[in-house]
Amino acid sequence: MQQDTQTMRNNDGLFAVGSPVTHWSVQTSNPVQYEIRACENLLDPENSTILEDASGSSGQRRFIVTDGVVDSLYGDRVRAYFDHHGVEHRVLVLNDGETHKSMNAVLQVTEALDAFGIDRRREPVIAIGGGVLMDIVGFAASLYRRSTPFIRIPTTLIGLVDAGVGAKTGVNHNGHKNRLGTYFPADRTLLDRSFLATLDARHISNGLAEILKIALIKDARLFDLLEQHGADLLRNKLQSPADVGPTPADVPVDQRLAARGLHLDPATEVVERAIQGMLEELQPNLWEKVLERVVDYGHTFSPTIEMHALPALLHGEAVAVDMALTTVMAERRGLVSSYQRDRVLEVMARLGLPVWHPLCTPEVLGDALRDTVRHRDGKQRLPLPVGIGSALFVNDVTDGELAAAAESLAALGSGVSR
Ligand SMILES: NC(=O)c1ccc[n+]([C@@H]2O[C@H](COP(=O)([O-])OP(=O)(O)OC[C@H]3O[C@@H](n4cnc5c(N)ncnc54)[C@H](O)[C@@H]3O)[C@@H](O)[C@H]2O)c1
Ligand SMILES: O=C(CO)[C@@H](O)[C@H](O)[C@H](O)[C@H](O)COP(=O)(O)O
Ligand SMILES: [Zn+2]
Repeated sequence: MQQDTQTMRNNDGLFAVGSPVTHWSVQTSNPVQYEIRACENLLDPENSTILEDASGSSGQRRFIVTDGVVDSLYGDRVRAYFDHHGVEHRVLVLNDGETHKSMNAVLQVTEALDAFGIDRRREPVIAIGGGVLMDIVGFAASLYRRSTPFIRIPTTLIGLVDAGVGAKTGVNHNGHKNRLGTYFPADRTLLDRSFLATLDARHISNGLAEILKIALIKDARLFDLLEQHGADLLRNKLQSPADVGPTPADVPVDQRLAARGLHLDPATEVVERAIQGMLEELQPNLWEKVLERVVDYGHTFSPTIEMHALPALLHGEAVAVDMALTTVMAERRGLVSSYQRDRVLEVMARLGLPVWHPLCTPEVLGDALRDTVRHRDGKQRLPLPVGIGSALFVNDVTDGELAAAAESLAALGSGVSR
C-alpha cells in the first residue's frame, strides 16, 4: 500500500485510488501473435495444413465461408477435402463482390454460425475467398461471442498480399468504405498462390496495385521488379516461374535466375517483398494508434472514388488512380522528378491499371480529403512519394493544388494507355 498517494495495489496490478475521488484503473495487455504461411496444394486431401491447429486441440467440425464464384471453382474440392478428413462441415456461400460487403453479409454469417454451432475456441471459422469475403468473415468472427478464432485462405492477389496479412476487418456502411470494422487478425493465413491461376487479368492487376503501393513508398527494388517483370507477372498470373530467361531446358531454373542476378523467381520475390514490406509497417502499429501510415498511400482519395464509382472501379483500381494523382502532386512539389513520375505512370499502365478516372473532379477530391482528415484525427497526414521507394507526410494540400494536379493528370493520363 502506498499511503502517501492513497493508492493500493493488489496482486493483479489493479489500482484503487482514495479520496477525493475513488476510482480504479485497470491495466492489462493482450499479446497478439498470428501466422502467415506460404503453402502449396492446400486443397490436396493428403495435405493436412488447413486442419492443423496452432493450439494443437483441433475440434472435429468446421464452418467454412466462401463466395459464389470461389465456390463454383473450388467448392467441390473444399467439400471433398473435409469429407476425406472425416470432418463434419458446413459451407456458407455468400454473394461475391464489393457491393455485398455489408452488415447484412456479416449477420448472414453469424446466423449461419448459430445454426451450425461450433466449439468456441477449438473450431476456427475458415474464410476462403478474396479481400471482400475475408473482411466480412473476419468482422463476423470478431463479433461472434465477442471473438471466435478464424483462418484465412486468400484466393485473390489482394487477399494474398494485403487483406489476408493484416489485422483489419470491416464492411462498407452508410455509403462509406470500411466504415464499420474491427482489428481482429486471423490466427493463421495460408497462402497458396495457385488459386490465382483462375483469376481474370483485371483482378491480377487489382492486386498488383497494392504491391505497387508498397514499392512506391518503401521498396525501390520491388518497383524495379514490377517495371521489368510486371507484364509477365500479369500474363502468368504470378504462377512461378515467370520469365526466367530463354530456355535451354537443361539449365536449371535457379541457375538461369542466378545468371540474371535473381535468387527467387520474380513472382515469388514480388509477393514476398510485398508481404514483408506490409508487415514491417503493420507490426509496430497494428492498432493504428499512429495515424501517419505510409501504407495509407493510395488510400486518401480512393475510398470516396471507389464508393462513388461502385461497382465500376475495383479497389486496387481506385488505389491506382489515387497513386497516379499523388505522384503528379509530388512531381509538382519537386519531390519526384518528371522522369520518375512518367516511369510510375508507365508501370501502372503496364500492370493494366487505370491512371485517371472522370471522378477526379475538384469537388469529389475535396470531399474525399475532408472525409480523410476526419479519419486521420483532424490532419491530412497525406503520404506523398519522395523519388521512388520513399515517402513523407504533408498537411498543407489546398483545393487549388488538388484541382491543378487533377488537371495535369487528365492531360498525362490520356497519353498513357493500358
Ligand atoms: N482488411 C484489409 O486490410 C484489406 C486490405 C486490402 C484490401 N481490403 C479489401 O479487400 C477488398 C478487395 O479484395 P479483392 O479484390 O480480393 O475482392 P473480392 O473478394 O471481391 O474478389 C474479387 C473477385 O474475384 C473472385 N474470386 C476470388 N478468388 C478467385 C479465384 N481464385 N479465381 C477466380 N475468381 C476469384 C471473387 O468472387 C470476386 O468476384 C476491398 O473491399 C478492400 O477494401 C482489405
Ligand atoms: O485497403 C486497405 C489496405 O490496402 C485497407 O486495409 C484500408 O482500407 C487502408 O489501410 C486504408 O488506408 C485505411 O482505411 P480504413 O480501413 O482505416 O478505413
Ligand atoms: Zn487497399
